[in-house]
Amino acid sequence: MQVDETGIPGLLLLTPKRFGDSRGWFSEVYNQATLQAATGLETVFVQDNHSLSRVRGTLRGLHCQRPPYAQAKLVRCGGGAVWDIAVDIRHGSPTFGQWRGYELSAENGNQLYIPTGFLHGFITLTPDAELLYKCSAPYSAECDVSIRFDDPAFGVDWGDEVDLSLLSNKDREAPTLSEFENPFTYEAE
Ligand SMILES: Cc1cn([C@H]2C[C@H](O)[C@@H](COP(=O)(O)OP(=O)(O)O[C@H]3O[C@@H](C)C(=O)[C@@H](O)[C@H]3O)O2)c(=O)[nH]c1=O
Repeated sequence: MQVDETGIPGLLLLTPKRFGDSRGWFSEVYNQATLQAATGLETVFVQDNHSLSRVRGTLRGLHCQRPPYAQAKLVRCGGGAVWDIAVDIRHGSPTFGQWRGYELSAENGNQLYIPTGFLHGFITLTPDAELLYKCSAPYSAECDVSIRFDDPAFGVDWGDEVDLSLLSNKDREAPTLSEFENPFTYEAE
């Protein structure tokens, strides 16, 4: 597994090994021991999510869950392609307010490991984009939070394809980060 730093502490871009042959390829997309050996992470995942977005330009985000259901996520794309975004909102982090974007696609097999204390979202670059992600805490409707995708505090570059008509009501009505009682703090490793 290839592990690439992102310049934001704790946020990692991962590329699991693929074994290609005449049939196609095989890949262990998640192996707890491999991930731990490559990164030192001991995250325990308790929920797997899978979403389909039919139309190119569909944006979901920016989301997180508050403690006690804060979630680390291991995100990959199983169909089509997305531009995947993580924003560091940990008070005291040297990269507070910074974001990173990566193309995750079925073809490149890249994964993003997003620790707790980040907002996460994505925009689809193809029709029928499928996002698959593991979460370290179960879903909690009470702790679920959406922050405006276009909050000027971080100015994420979503590209030119955002289809505002496809936003969920939750995302359309989301507050800015400054309106959110942000519970996350940075703990240096
Ligand atoms: C996220 C989630 C949603 N749901 C339900 C709630 C709702 O009725 C329906 C759709 O939920 P949402 O509109 O929140 O789905 P979506 O906008 O895809 O939310 C997801 O976005 C990405 C960016 C993330 O990072 C995820 O953690 C999650 O927040 O599914 C669950 O039952 N379990 C879950 O874990």
